[in-house]
Amino acid sequence: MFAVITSGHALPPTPKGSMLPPLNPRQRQVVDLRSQGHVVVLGTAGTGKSLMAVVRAVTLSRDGAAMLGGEPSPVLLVTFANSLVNYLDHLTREASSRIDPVNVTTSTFHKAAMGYLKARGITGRSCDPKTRDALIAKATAVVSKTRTNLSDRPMRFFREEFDWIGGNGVRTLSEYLRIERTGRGTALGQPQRETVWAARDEYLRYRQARGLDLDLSLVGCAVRDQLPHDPNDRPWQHIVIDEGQDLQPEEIRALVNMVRPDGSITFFGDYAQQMYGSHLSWRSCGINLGNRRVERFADNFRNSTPIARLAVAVAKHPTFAGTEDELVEPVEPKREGGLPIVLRQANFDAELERVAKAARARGNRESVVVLAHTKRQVELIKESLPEARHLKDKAIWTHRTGIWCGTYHSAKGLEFDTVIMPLWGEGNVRVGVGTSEEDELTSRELKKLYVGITRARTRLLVTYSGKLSPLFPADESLYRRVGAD
Ligand SMILES: Nc1ncnc2c1ncn2[C@@H]1O[C@H](COP(=O)(O)OP(=O)(O)OP(=O)(O)O)[C@@H](O)[C@H]1O
Repeated sequence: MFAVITSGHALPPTPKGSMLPPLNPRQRQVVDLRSQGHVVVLGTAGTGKSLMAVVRAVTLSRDGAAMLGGEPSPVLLVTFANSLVNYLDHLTREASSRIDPVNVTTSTFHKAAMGYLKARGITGRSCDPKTRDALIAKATAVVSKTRTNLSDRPMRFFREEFDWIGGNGVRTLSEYLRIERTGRGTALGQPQRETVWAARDEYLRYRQARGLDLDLSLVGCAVRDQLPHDPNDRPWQHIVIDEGQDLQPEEIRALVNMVRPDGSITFFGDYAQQMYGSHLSWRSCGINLGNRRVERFADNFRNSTPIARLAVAVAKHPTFAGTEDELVEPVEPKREGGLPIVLRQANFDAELERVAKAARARGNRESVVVLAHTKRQVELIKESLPEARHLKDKAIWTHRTGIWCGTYHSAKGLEFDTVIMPLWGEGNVRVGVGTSEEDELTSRELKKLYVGITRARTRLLVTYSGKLSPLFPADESLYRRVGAD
């Protein structure tokens, strides 16, 4: 048995220009929790989860050196999106340059999992998203000829259902028929589930026929299926997960099984920001806390008071209520700042022109991001703002000023002085009320809105043409409206 070691010493004083402020005592306490046993940390936006994740990863690695005869422990710091990996990597380099050598790898789940599978000799080709959509469309068209109970559903419905099946590690039809399907208002009945399964079988056949062995939603399953046959030591002593709410349960289960028996998982998440597969909880992912409690953080260090207030109003929408058990009530920060501006423009082109002007006005003094709903919109924004860097660019965190653009998904976990959110007219935001699919859509758009708003430190500009999306809080004292509908 290893001795239990707590680190007890902080990083050296913060140098000028550092992106790693000193932790407060409560954050320090969590970072220094004993290295044995799992930890779950839930916190609202801007409460320092990424900061704690980085410091915990380097601390766990460094502490391992004391136990493993000078060798730092291998630690994986893992999250969902590439852009956040770049940011965490930057912070990790800074943190590790200030203390003894550490062995921390930052990665997306997908990359870490594919690396593991490759090391196990599984070198098959993955199916890219475009090919996957085409094969799913073909499979559903074929199945709908004989089974008509879901023939009115778009390809997207099947793709999401397949993702859910893979992401939850459902391996057989009988399991699928029995399982409670979270995240869907009305459960699918048995005949409909049988149709989904038939379409999935068809899709898997097409994929196999193309010589493609894996797709994104099945990587977690593939890793879990491999682990029992792997005679080698598990690759990681500890795994720290940031933005864990966006990993699928099967992916987290795979991570839980990838740490050594005397290692640990530390899970950081915020269910109000869950953009993929809503209503999934860490509780169903094999993270056993034993006697440990869930650590909760509510003090927001990022947003000014008016920005945080608007975000809190968005989070009051009933769509956030279903996961109450997992949500932390935010505490309003006391940080000055102007009211968010909501600006109406005549049309799409006028919006883009205004956005470019606003971004240029601030981009040479501070960090500015323009967020888009889709990749296509990112391209259009880049046309009117060619100097904007894409959030996926690797080197972005060496710059403190400048203009970035990307989708809401790629902005997750990041922060900027000014956030600009164009295209919030009702024509650009998909909302529906009534069917469970429509409710799910509304929920996703609201979470996007919440994530976008909470990326802003001091300034927020929202633009729209036509009518403002009804998802926007009705209380107009929360923002300054320029131009009426
Ligand atoms: N104790 C602290 N003192 C000063 N600043 C802090 C402290 N903790 C965090 N911060 C700063 O607050 C900001 C938000 O931190 P961080 O990105 O880690 O939050 P988060 O909880 O991961 O946010 P989100 O979930 O919204 O991405 C960062 O600029 C971070 O440096």
